[in-house]
Amino acid sequence: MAEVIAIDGGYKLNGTVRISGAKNATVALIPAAVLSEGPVEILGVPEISDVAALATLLKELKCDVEIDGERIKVDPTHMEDMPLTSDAVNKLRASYYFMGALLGKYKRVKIKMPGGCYLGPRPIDLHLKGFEALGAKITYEDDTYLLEADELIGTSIYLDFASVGATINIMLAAVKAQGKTIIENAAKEPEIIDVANLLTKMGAKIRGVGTDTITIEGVEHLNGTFHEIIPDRIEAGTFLIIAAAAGEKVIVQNIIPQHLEALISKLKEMGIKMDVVGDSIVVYGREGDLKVINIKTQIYPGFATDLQQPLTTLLTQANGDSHVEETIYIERFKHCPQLDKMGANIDLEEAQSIVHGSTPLHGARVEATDLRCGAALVVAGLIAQGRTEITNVYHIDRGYDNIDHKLITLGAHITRYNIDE
Ligand SMILES: CC(=O)N[C@H]1[C@@H](OP(=O)(O)OP(=O)(O)OC[C@H]2O[C@@H](n3ccc(=O)[nH]c3=O)[C@H](O)[C@@H]2O)O[C@H](CO)[C@@H](O)[C@@H]1O
Ligand SMILES: C=C(OP(=O)(O)O)C(=O)O
Repeated sequence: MAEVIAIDGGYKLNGTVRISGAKNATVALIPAAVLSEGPVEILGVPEISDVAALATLLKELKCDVEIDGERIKVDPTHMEDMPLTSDAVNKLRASYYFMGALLGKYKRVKIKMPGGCYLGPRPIDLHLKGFEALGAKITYEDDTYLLEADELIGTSIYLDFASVGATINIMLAAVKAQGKTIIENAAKEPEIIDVANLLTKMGAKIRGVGTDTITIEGVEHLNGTFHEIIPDRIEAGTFLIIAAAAGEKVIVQNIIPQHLEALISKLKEMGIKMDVVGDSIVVYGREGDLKVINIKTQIYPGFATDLQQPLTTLLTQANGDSHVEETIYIERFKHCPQLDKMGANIDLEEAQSIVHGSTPLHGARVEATDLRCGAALVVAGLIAQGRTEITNVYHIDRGYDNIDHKLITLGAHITRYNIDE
């Protein structure tokens, strides 16, 4: 038996949807909390399975964890230096943030390889190089890393690529290192700033986040604090795309519009009408044909790779050939054959797709091969004729807080049930 999300397409969406806290910030904020010597309370936590997996890992570390709706309280006062080798590590990518956090706290960590979406190879060599530069010795055996240091000593670290994960992970270790660490060619994603803000409230000394040079002055003690997570720009972007594809008038609330400038420009270029009103964006349904656009994924503030897949579905409704180039994950195109099963016409080339539009879409049984492929298929199901059944929904549940409920509130026809595989 397997769970599916079933969508009966063709219903126009109207109303208001509220965006949850950012997954990619949350999954780093929770491991960051273990660096503290007192309780850390985080608000705006999305209800996603990545958070549940992190809570399991916190309990394995003997942290006290309370989750109450959108609030999590992590109390590491009585935590212990335990190995993280259970299956929960493989449930998400971000379990690797315990590497930096536990290395910072205990100067030692034993942890399995992380999981997360397969988007082609996802090495962690830059994280490891950073830890080594800080003084850690690393061994790898049976899918498990052991990182150990007598002391962490601040140093200069240049990242060959502005990796989100490596920037955060090195920051997590460096806040407890002796002396000054400088991360050059650091990533600038808003989630990194959010993590630095929490660490700063805990007593860390960090400067330059949001630029490509981050300077961290190590401290001995970090204290408990309180933090509210920024809104999820990828969930917000997904709902803007959904509204553009299937909406009449949809208001997407709790957005930081500056975080979405690249997507907003591209949607406007396609002919979608939108108004930014404070922290909300009102999207008006499409009238007539959508215009063809080209997109190229880039590090922030460029076009986000995580929105490439859902936007591809909208491109199937544009009149002509749209070119989509991936520069972050050159194999991130597994959604394309799934969309083809629904009537799309997409050609794949090295690191790019060419979407031949416009093509009407029809319901089919399709597979969410990864989280944002799942989002692309949800967009497709909402505009397809007939019923779309999406399998492997656990990928979608890793990163979208109550997506069915939010869409039903807007007027979508969605159910979940089990099917025989
Ligand atoms: C939990 C989380 O925040 N996930 C996000 C994070 O993933 P993640 O942190 O894994 O992404 P990175 O920014 O690290 O990866 C970007 C590129 O660098 C490469 N790389 C990365 C690290 C490394 O040590 N060596 C290396 O070669 C990766 O294979 C990839 O090609 O940023 C990605 C890029 O915005 C997003 O798609 C993910 O949603
Ligand atoms: C790739 C993603 O997540 P992760 O890095 O957690 O696998 C994503 O959020 O699109």
